Amino acid sequence: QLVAERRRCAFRVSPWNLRQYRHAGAVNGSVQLCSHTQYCVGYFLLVNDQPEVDVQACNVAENPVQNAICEASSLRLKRLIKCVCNEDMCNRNVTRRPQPSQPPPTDSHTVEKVTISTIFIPGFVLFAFIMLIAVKWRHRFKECDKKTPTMLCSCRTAPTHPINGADVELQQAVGRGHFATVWRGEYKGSVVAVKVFPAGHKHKFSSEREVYELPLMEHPGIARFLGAGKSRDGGQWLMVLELASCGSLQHFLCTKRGSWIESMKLSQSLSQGLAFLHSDLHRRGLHKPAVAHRDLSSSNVLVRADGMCTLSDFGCSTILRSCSGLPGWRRPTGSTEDPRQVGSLRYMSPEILEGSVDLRSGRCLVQADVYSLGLLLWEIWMRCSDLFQDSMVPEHCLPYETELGSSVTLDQLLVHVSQMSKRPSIPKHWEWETQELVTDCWDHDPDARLTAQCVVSRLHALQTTCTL
Ligand SMILES: Nc1ncnc2c1ncn2[C@@H]1O[C@H](COP(=O)(O)OP(=O)(O)OP(=O)(O)O)[C@@H](O)[C@H]1O
Repeated sequence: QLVAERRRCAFRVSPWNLRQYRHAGAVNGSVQLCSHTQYCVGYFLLVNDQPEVDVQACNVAENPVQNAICEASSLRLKRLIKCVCNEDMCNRNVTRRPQPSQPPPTDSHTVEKVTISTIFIPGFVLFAFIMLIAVKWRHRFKECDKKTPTMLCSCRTAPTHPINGADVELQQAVGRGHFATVWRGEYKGSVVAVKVFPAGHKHKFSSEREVYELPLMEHPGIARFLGAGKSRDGGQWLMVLELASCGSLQHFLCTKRGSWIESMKLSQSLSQGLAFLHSDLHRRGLHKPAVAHRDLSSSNVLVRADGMCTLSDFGCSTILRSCSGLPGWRRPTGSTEDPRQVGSLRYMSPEILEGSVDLRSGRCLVQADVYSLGLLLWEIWMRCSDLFQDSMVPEHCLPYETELGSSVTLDQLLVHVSQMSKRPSIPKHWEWETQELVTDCWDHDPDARLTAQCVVSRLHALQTTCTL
C-alpha cells in the first residue's frame, strides 16, 4: 500500500514491517495534492515479464487528465491495472525516477501499474482476521494453562466485588495502621470490619484488594473479604472484611494467656492460613497463585471469636504468578524496591535485613515469611500457661523486645539477628519438639527453613504426641 507523507510519496516495502517505507521521490509541482489523497500509485515497466519500477508517485484524483490516462479511479480494485501511458502526459503529473538502464522503450510503451495494495490489502485483511480469532479465543480462555502462556489466566481476570459506599455504616474505630483505619461497622445488616484508606493510599488499597480478589481465596485462615469500593462521598477507599472480634493476635496475647489446646488452635490456624497463602492452586478451572505475605506480624494476624487466627493486611504482599510469560509477580513499589521498606522490621528475616534477597525469586519471599512464622509461634507459646507449669507465664513480649527494647532499628537488628544470629530465647524446659519447630522456622539459612505446609504437619504431630 502506498502512503502519502506530507509532500513526499512513499510505499511500504514489506507488509510485515510496518515501519519500513521507501520514498518514491519528492512530490512537487502538479502533484502537490499528494498530501490530500490516498491514491498513491506505483508505475512499473514490465521487463522480461518482471515489474520494474519506472515511476512512483501520487496519483491526483482531482486531476482528470491523469485519471483518464492511468485509470486512477480503479486503483482501489484489488488487481493489477494496465495503463498505457504517454510519457509526456505522465511527466505532467508525476515525478519520475531516473530512467532504468535497459534499452529505452519505444515511443509508446506498456506500463504495468501495480498498486501495492493489490498485494498488501488482502494480506492485511487475512492478518486482521487471524488476530480477531486469536483475541476471541484468548478472552474465552479464562482458565490457566502453563502450556499456552499467552492466554489470560483466571488469576488475572478474577471478578471484582464492588460495594456501594452508601450501604456501609461506620460505628467505632477498632484499629489503626500506617495506611488505614479499621472500623467496626455494618454492611447490609451484618456486623463487619471496614478498612478505610485515605484517597492518598489508593495504591495500598488496590494492592490489598487484588490479593483478596484472587480466585479461590476463601480459607478459614484468611480474613474473609466481602467487597471494596469508594466511600459515599467518594473521598476514601473502603474494604469490607469479616470482623475478627478478638482483634489482632498481639492484642489477644497481651490480654490473655492460653492453654496448650488454645495455643495449638492459634498456631495451627495461623500455619494453615500461611500454607494456604503460599500454595499454588488449580481447582475448578481456576487458579490461585502463591502469595508471599511479606508483612507477617502479630498485629497483622487477627483472632476470631472461635479462637482461630486469620491472616490479614495484604498491602505489602507479592503475588507469585506461575501461570504465564507475563511478569512473574506484582511488585508493589517497583523493581528497585528496598525489601527493608516492606513490612515490620522486627519480624524481618536476616537476609531481608541484609538486603541480600533476590527479589525475582518468589521462593526467598516465602522463606522470609516462614522466619516470621517462627517468631509468631514463639510469641504464642510464650503465653501458653501449660508450657510454664512450674513458673509464671511471662507478660506478652514482642520478638526481641526483651533484648532490644520496644522500638528497634535496622542497625540493631542487623547486628543482633543477622551478624550474631541471635533469636528470642526459648525456655529450656519446653519439649524438644516444640523448641525444634520454632528453630527450624527461623534458621539463619533460608533453605534450611521448613515450609509452611511442613509446619502444619509438624504441629499436627506435636499435638498428638505431646501429653500435657
Ligand atoms: N477484620 C478485622 N477485624 C478486627 N480488627 C481488625 C480487622 N482488620 C484490622 N483490624 C485491626 O486494625 C489494625 C490495623 O489494620 P491493618 O494492619 O490491616 O492496617 P494497615 O494500615 O494496613 O496496617 P500496617 O501498618 O500493618 O500496614 C489491626 O492491627 C487490627 O488491630
